Order: sequence, then C-alpha cells, then structure tokens
Amino acid sequence: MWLRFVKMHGLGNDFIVVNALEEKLPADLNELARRVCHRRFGIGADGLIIVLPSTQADLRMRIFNPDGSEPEMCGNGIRCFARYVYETGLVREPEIRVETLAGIIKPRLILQEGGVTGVRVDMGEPRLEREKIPMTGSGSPVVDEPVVVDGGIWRGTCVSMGNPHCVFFVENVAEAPVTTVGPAVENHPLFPQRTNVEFIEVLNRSELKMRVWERGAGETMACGTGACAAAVAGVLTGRSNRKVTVHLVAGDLEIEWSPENNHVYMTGPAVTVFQGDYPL
Ligand SMILES: N[C@@H](CCC[C@H](N)C(=O)O)C(=O)O
Repeated sequence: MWLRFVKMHGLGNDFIVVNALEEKLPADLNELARRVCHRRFGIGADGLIIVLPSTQADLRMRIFNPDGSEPEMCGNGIRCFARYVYETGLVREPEIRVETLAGIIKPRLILQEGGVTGVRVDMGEPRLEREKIPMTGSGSPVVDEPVVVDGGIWRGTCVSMGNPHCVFFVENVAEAPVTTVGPAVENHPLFPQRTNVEFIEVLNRSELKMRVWERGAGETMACGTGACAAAVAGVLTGRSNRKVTVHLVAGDLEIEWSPENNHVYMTGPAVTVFQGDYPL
C-alpha cells in the first residue's frame, strides 16, 4: 500500500502533508511520523501534517513531531495546510477556520492574480498564565525568570501559543548555544510537557533575529509559533514593539500582537516542493 503525500515548507521548516479525506492512514500516527520524518530512512521533515474533517470548523489539522509526539499547534505548518487545502479545492474561500488542539485558528490566503503569495494567520491570544504554558512553580506572567542549566543561569520569558515556548534574549544569536542549552531547557523540570526554546537577538525595536530549538524536532530553520512567542516576549520585557519582523535563516515572518483584541497575527510564505507516494 502507498501513501500519497505533498512536501511543503515555511521558511525551511518542512512538512509532509497527507490528506486523510482521501488516504487511508495506519492506526499508529505517532509511529508513522517517526518513520516518514526521518531524514535518512524516510521522506525527511520537521513534521507530519494530517488533513482531517471537522465538526467545528472547515477542516481539522493534526501535526506530529519527528519524535512522534503530537503538539497542539504549528505556525509554519498551518500556513502550509491553508495553501494545500485551498489549492486542492478542499475549501473555496481564502479565509479558513481550522480546528487544532490549540483551538480554532484562522489562516487567510494572500492572493495575487489568483495565486497564493503568502498566508496571514490569526493565531489567537497568547496564554501567559504559568499553569497554561504549562510550567511548574508560581507567579504569572513568567518574565525573565531564572532557568538553571548546567549551573548557569538563563533568563526565560515563557508564552504559550497553544504550544509552550521559553524565550531567551541573547547578544549574538549566531553564537547562541542552541544545540546544548536548547535540549536541556526542552527537558527541564520547569516544563512538565517539555518546551520549545527560542534564542532572540534584538536588532532594534521592530526587528528580531531568531534561532530555535523545537520540542520533538531539534534545531529547525524556522518556527511560526516561536516567532509569535518571541514577539510577545519582546513586548513583555519592554525590548520591542507590538509589530516586528522576525528574521530567520531563510527569510522573515511579520508578527503583530494587536492591542485591540489581544490576538497575535503572523504573515509569511508557504511553499510546495514536491509530491510523492510512500510505501506503508
Ligand atoms: N514548527 C512549528 C512548531 C511545531 C511544534 C513544536 N515542535 C512543538 O512541539 O510544540 C511552528 O512553526 O510553529
């Protein structure tokens, strides 16, 4: 049996997208994600995205990390999801309501001469209460709180965009210890469901430079929810404006934390790379 998939990416954060409305999937999706995401023995990706029907929204998105865990949300992934369902005719309107484990998220396709040039997503409200991130300890919001890693102290500002993020501001992101401090913080006892870890250099009040260690995936080229969390952390710590450009290795995300409705908006690209069939 073969599984039809499409390979997509948002700024190099890459995904295997499978349409479960047409494809029959194996029962163990965690295991499927581990297999297909593997860079040497599988297709290779930072995540497996499944398109499903929904009773509450237009469609439902499930996302799995390469380690098989199922996160609540994925910012770059939902832009790819939106482009995929629009271009395959699963939805007809450019504004889509998508059921996720983080609630209903609303991507809107940016169209020019009929083609998709980007996606703007209403990511909803950031959750700042410690127990909603979730984190152990007491006191909210969690702003510049000491996180002890290997005897060193890091100051973390923590935000949930449906999924957990711990943001560290650094002098020089190119030299940030992403692959050592990242996994130590991901698995730190402060975070009972683990966490994503962002390293942010503030270039000026409207520009941030970011590297990220993702829960269940390792260092990736970009993280949409992470960029949103970084923008919120920039405001909470007084370092940046509510509207910022987040520079990632392969390009930019525009993030705005609206003072009117408290929602975070993310705008960025979604690109289709190829399609194929994977043997089950
Ligand atoms: N790359 C994603 C986030 C994917 C989920 C993350 N690894 C987690 O476990 O929370 C994004 O663009 O937001």
